[in-house]
Amino acid sequence: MAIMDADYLVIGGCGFLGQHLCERLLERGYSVRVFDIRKTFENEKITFIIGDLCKKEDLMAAIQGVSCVFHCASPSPLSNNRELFHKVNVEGTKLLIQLCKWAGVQRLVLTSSASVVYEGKDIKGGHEDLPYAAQPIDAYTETKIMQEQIVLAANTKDFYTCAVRPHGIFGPRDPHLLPTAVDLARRGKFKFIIGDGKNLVDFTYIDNVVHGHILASENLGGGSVVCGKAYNITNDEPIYFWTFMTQIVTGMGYDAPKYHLPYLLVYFIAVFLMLISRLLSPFCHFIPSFTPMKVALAGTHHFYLCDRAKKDMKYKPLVSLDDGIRKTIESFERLKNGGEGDS
Ligand SMILES: NC(=O)C1=CN([C@@H]2O[C@H](COP(=O)(O)OP(=O)(O)OC[C@H]3O[C@@H](n4cnc5c(N)ncnc54)[C@H](O)[C@@H]3O)[C@@H](O)[C@H]2O)C=CC1
Ligand SMILES: CC(C)=CCC[C@@H](C)[C@H]1CC[C@H]2C3=C(CC[C@]12C)[C@@]1(C)CCC(=O)C[C@@H]1CC3
Repeated sequence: MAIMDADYLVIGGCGFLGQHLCERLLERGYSVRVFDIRKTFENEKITFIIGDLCKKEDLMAAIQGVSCVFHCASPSPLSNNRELFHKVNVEGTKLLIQLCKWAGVQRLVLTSSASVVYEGKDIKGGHEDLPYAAQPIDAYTETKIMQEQIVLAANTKDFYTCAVRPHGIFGPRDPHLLPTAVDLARRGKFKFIIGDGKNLVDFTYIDNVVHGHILASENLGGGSVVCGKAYNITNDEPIYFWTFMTQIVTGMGYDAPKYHLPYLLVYFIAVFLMLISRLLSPFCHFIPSFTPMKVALAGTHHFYLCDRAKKDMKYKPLVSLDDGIRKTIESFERLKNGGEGDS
């Protein structure tokens, strides 16, 4: 059955970022098509095509008749499935590029990650020209590096690509950050601050991430400075990791962490537990609450400059960190302490 042409195809459009992106695109008068392996919402203005990014026949049904593709799909960054990360983020992205060219799609905007330059050590004011992490902190990040390299290398005079690198996205309908933090607090695992609590990091409110994506797509085109480049998109307000997390968990009705634990002690315990988890994996499946990745993110500086986006796309955050935290907490009534929600 022939489907209507669309301005945008949002791959992963049923996810946290994807759904917010679709809503904003519609508000701006664009026509939107969604391709995702699951359907999580209804909207009569959107054409949904349910399929797998890794299956050529599925993607071919979605890719024709669109001007620009947003590629937001990824397995959950908190899952632990190296094979799936590679299948979707690398092989799926290669197939997408092949079919974009086959279908005559002009523009591709990838949702990458600021973590592609992060090796678990301090990054203060990181810029986009930092080298890719030679030792990525996990398989997710390793495949996001490969994915970004593939997309930026695909930029030509006829097919324009760029990458948006958000960091620590939060907001209404976030399935990763807030629910995980609340689950830890609910299980009494949020009593300790890892390290001295003075590590500065970026958290980015979802509306600002969406804004950065739309600016990137609107500035991407023949002869544009944006072509073939990566752009950090943050709230431009680095905050102490533990100040942010304390505001979130106390806003959700749980106690603030009180005691400090040495960062290196917690990190090596996390590495030890990860090794035990791998050794036991043939016999039982257990994923430690605090993986080396989470501990590193909780105990080191990692904040980034978005000067390039300000200069090339006139980016500036639309929602402040304080307003974003307030809106987020208000939106998660069901998860508040004593609420009826599950984690
Ligand atoms: N959440 C965060 O803090 C950050 C996320 N990102 C990136 O942003 C993008 C969106 O992330 P979120 O919205 O948070 O994740 P999400 O898990 O809410 O959304 C991802 C969507 O991709 C879809 N998907 C996964 N595999 C697929 C496949 N094989 N075929 C079709 N669809 C598939 C899922 O069904 C889901 O709807 C991802 O690329 C992620 O790497 C980057 C930086 C930070
Ligand atoms: C250790 C602790 C208190 C954990 C609770 C919060 C964490 C679940 C989040 C804190 C930083 C977040 C983060 C991501 C996922 C959720 C957190 C670990 C990403 C790994 C998501 C995908 C990315 O591309 C990078 C993000 C970095 C920050």
